[in-house]
Amino acid sequence: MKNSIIIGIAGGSGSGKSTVTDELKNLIEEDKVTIIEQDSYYKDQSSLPYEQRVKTNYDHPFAFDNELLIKHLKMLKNNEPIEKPIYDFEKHNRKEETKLIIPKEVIILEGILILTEEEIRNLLDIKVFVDTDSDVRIIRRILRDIKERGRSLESVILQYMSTVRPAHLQFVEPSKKYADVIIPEGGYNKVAIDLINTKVQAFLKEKENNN
Ligand SMILES: Nc1ncnc2c1ncn2[C@@H]1O[C@H](COP(=O)(O)OP(=O)(O)O)[C@@H](O)[C@H]1O
Ligand SMILES: O=c1ccn([C@@H]2O[C@H](COP(=O)(O)O)[C@@H](O)[C@H]2O)c(=O)[nH]1
Repeated sequence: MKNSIIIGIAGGSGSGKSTVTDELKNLIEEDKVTIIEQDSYYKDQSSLPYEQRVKTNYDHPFAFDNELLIKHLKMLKNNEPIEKPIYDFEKHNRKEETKLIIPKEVIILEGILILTEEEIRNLLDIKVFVDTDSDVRIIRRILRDIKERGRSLESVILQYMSTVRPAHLQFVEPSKKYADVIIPEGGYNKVAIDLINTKVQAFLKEKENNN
């Protein structure tokens, strides 16, 4: 029997991925669940000045160090701890320090582009897509990025029009076809979150019975 299961939660920026992840995490025993954000695996850009880093297209698959993400997921599956990178959205760069992540039975991987890459998809036991209309997503993003990510209204809108929206249409939206479960409006869809949790609890029970 597997050491762990990995649940992938994809969806556009502002769709409610982190909210779904937190709601699901709260239903699982604390010592059995860990969260990996694809955002933590944005490429290290220390060699570039801030003025260049601001211009990076953070919504294109090239922006992510998926090689490291895949390596870490495989290590966690193998019961090995990892040093997860920490990302600083205000500085647009990886921090120097990392966070020790101990392998747990349930791993929730969340991120905009986790379903676009076949190698990541193949590591996922449950694939979820949080499906929220673009007008709702941009409003949520404006509020969040100004409050939590040190942005101005103008910068959020410019970034949305130049890179976020085109990459969403090109990469994120088409990846929905790979999902096992599509959650409309994300966030607080209790029925959908309970359904996923039922599958998680069945795995944990089976694992306990096998020990
Ligand atoms: N169903 C919802 N109703 C209202 N606000 C929500 C809902 N889901 C998420 N939000 C808010 O929208 C913002 C973006 O949600 P978040 O879960 O961080 O999205 P994502 O991780 O997909 O970017 C957050 O401030 C969050 O509190
Ligand atoms: O330096 C950065 C890195 C990423 N972004 C934006 O973040 C979102 C992904 O995060 P969500 O929590 O899913 O919204 C992505 O759309 C990038 O545009 C950034 O602005 N700066």
